[in-house]
Amino acid sequence: MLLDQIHSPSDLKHLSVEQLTTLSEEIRQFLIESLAVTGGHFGSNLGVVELTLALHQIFESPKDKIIWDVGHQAYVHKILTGRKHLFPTLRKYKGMSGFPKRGESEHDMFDVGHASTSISAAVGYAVGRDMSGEDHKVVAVIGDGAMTGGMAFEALNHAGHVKTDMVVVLNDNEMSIAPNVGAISSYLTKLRVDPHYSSFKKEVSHLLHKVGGDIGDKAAKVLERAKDSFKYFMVPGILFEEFGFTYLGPIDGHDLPTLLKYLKQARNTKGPVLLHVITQKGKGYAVAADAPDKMHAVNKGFNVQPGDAPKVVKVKAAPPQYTKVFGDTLTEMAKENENIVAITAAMPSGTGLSKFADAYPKRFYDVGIAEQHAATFAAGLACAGKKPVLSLYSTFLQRAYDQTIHDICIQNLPVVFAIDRAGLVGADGETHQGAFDVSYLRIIPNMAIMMPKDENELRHMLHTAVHYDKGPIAVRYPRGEGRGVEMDTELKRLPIGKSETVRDGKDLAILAFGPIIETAERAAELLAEEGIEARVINLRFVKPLDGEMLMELAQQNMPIVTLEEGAVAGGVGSAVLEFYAQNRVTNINLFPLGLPDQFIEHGTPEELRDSVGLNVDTLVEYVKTMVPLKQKRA
Ligand SMILES: Cc1ncc(C[n+]2csc(CCOP(=O)(O)OP(=O)(O)O)c2C)c(N)n1
Ligand SMILES: CC(=O)[C@@H](O)[C@H](O)COP(=O)(O)O
Ligand SMILES: [Mg+2]
Repeated sequence: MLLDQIHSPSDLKHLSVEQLTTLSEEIRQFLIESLAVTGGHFGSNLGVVELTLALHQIFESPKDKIIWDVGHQAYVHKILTGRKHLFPTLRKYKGMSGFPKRGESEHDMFDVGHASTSISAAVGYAVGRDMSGEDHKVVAVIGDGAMTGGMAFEALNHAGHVKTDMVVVLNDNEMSIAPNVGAISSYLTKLRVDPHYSSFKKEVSHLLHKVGGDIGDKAAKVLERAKDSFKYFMVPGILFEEFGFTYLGPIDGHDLPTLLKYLKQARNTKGPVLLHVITQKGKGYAVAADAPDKMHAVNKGFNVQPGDAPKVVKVKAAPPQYTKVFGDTLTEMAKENENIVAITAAMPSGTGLSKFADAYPKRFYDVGIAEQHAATFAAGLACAGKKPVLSLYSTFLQRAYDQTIHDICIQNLPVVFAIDRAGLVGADGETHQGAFDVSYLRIIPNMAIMMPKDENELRHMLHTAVHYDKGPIAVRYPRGEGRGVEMDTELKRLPIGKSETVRDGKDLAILAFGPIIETAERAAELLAEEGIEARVINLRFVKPLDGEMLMELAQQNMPIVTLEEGAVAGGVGSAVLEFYAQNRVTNINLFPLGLPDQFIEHGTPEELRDSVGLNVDTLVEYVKTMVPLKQKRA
């Protein structure tokens, strides 16, 4: 296999187009077979095989800097840069990351995971190069979905201003995770289907060269003006050219000779260049090509032949995913409440809103990868008397922090934040853990924040949130399955700021926030065997806190452990400590258990919880240091 001879990009330099073609077929087969075992991002990687081969033949990584946007499509890049042997460890604890990581390879130029950062990073690399008088190329590879992120246009604007030499490769497969949305997407479609403008440019320059001489010069000026005015009427490339970029394309992103030719041209063109490349997400694997949204990422465990539908291994009926419970409940509530408007930032299926979108297409908005706009769009809807439900992953809500403060909380607008993937998400690692939302939201005045102990309570919390009219309110819930509890049909409103005692005890109190209460309940069982009676409290709200309950614990001199799957810093533990301090309660024996002050890598959520001591054993050990062991009851 040719692929076995590739250990670094330099091994590509001497290969012919035929050999590269053979290599692309071997890489596709490798990806399909490897991801069938490990799972991971699928469609996007199948779509960039030829593009990545051509990039690494034309550019000299790591001297030349290739920066991937989002980075979920960098598996081929990892194969070509000496990491093929690591694929069995893809996204596994202490294994290879699913995204480029500077610490993982000299060929990974920028840590990514959140969309739309690559052009900014590339401008930084290019300007830094220019300031140091160095001489290498800088390339950003960005998808059409990531191109809907505002930050990408901030970077285009700046690149056109500084006019630094850099290349942006726009990988346009018409897909975000779902079909791409927005005016940018339809503009790119026009570019794809209306390429005659680029042929016009070729004819004009050919004509100018043919005429030559001073007549030629005069004619050249006239034709140049004609071309400029013509381009205002023609769509292709004008948007990028007005940003100061030379627009090349659109070209077939699976045609190696064309890719090599245009990447060489882009490399040798002065100033900022944008090469528009058309690819097919999922290329080479029929099911992924036909349903690229469904196979944006795949779970492990299907034995697959290329093109076959994966034989999904039947599992016993698992508890419903929190995400599905959210989507179903919101759809149920929308029937009675026509003010509900659901908003996603390019994650309709990931947030469970596809069902809502099908049922209420006029009350569903996918704004593209544009969380900042999504938040202020929700604020505008609230001002217009609607009940916006802004559904974002915890990690992606970080993108809309100023909008949350400035546009929603200061105006105290009744926006519902449905925060999915709150807590450890696992395989996506540092860039995706939902570790910080309690800390970054709790400090904002007017914000209320709750987390259900299980999927049934999520329904009641959503109902409570939608009927809450005192301002913004957030309900956060984790990635993955619920706890398999009985589901109420009747939705009820929970009293704001009130907790619930789920187990009595007089020796200490464990205040649990969210489904991690299961850890508290299991620890309480073990402690009871040692004569320690732990009270387990389902906190429900971190803002406002249940002050009455907290004061009661203080009056009983009860040692307290707070338990959260979020950063301890600024989280639930901090909130309770602040409460006691503000109420002049000084004799508190409190241990906050949560995520430590570090970024949490990839692995399974359970492995990660164990790695930071967020588990039953650690909880039991801490409690024993806080509560003197009683004589074991006979
Ligand atoms: C800020 C942010 N929001 C949402 C996501 C989730 N996400 C990951 S990949 C993706 C779609 C990217 O589409 P595109 O850039 O076109 O890449 P493709 O998968 O088509 O190759 C989205 C929305 C993200 N990574 N970052
Ligand atoms: C790369 C990216 O940001 C998304 O594809 C993300 O990995 C989806 O996460 P979930 O698998 O939790 O929906
Ligand atoms: Mg795309």
